Amino acid sequence: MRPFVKMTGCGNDFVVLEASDLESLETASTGFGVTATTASGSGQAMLDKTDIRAMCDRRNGIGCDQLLVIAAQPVQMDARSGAPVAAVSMQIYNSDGSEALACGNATRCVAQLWMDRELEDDARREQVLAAGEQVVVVITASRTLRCWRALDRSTPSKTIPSTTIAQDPFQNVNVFVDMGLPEFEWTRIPLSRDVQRGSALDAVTDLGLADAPKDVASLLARGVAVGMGNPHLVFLLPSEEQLNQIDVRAVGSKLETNALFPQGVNVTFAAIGPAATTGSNAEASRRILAKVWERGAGETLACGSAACAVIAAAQRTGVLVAPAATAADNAANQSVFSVQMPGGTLQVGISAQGTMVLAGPSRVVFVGVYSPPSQSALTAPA
Ligand SMILES: N[C@@H](CCC[C@H](N)C(=O)O)C(=O)O
Repeated sequence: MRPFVKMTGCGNDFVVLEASDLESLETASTGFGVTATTASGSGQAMLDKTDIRAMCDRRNGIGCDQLLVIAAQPVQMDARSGAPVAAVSMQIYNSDGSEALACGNATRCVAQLWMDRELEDDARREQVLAAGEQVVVVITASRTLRCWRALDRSTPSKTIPSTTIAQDPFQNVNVFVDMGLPEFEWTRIPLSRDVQRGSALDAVTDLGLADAPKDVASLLARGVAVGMGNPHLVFLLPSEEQLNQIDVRAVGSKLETNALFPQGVNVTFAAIGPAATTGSNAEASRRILAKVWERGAGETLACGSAACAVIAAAQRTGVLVAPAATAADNAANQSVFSVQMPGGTLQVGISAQGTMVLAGPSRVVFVGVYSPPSQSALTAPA
């Protein structure tokens, strides 16, 4: 039997498991009264693909786009404030059982879970409230991500009985995640060859889209490959009408395994409307809509790393001109864009260092205990 927390970030949904519930692990004190799991013992060997798929299954399992295995890690020094902050590792598995190296919405959800849990400790809670900001580091296989939220004594709090796994005293308080720099260098995305010499790649020659129906091929003539810790391919379209002409499943599933992407790719179609003609924030007022076909999970209601990839691609190709941030990495002072996805709106800012900062709603949906099917049920024909 496995305890789990079900979370959602704009309809991109996750099952969160604790590594410590999956096996007995080598442990150490983190310094905040919680137990840390060594990086090598963070859940990887404990779940196989069949097991992951079964839990992610929406009919016979719990159902989710990604399954996450988290483990407390030793306290880190915050690069910005120099203060000690809690750290948690997160392994990400797509619903098809494949491992992913990054997930923006999962990072937001896990950071929120960890922050809420940290506040259960009265002494720590006092420290956080005095600082006015709560910081947690989420360590994924590809990047170490700083996550933060503003909290003070006036923040509305909610009391949930402490017997539940997930206390959620500050539900709906946005967590910001610094997702890091977007990568355009072909070996780092990665691509199988160097085709993106300018800012974009040619879909017909580089992706073999020549066979696609003419109207689709002309809409998808140029794509932008972006690494956000995971690989993304973004198509920027001028209008919502054109976005609606795209069969996300048909095109996305075809491109997901395109040979140009040796590790597969997440495919996003985004419509960026015209800028307002007046106002100091004309660029940020542009309506940005996006639909995503996720590698290993299919069409999802939202994808955080894809939202970052859209803004990075639009900036790279000159479609969006983001004004420089006015203060180093302060969320309130960044150029912030709203990316509307079918499940909700994500905010993407560009920090003074050029990193992508992601924010948006996230919440615990329920907590539960999963009972795995017997071996024979797992192998029985459908
Ligand atoms: N939903 C995620 C991305 C999940 C991983 C992706 N499917 C991959 O395989 O890279 C997000 O919010 O970023």
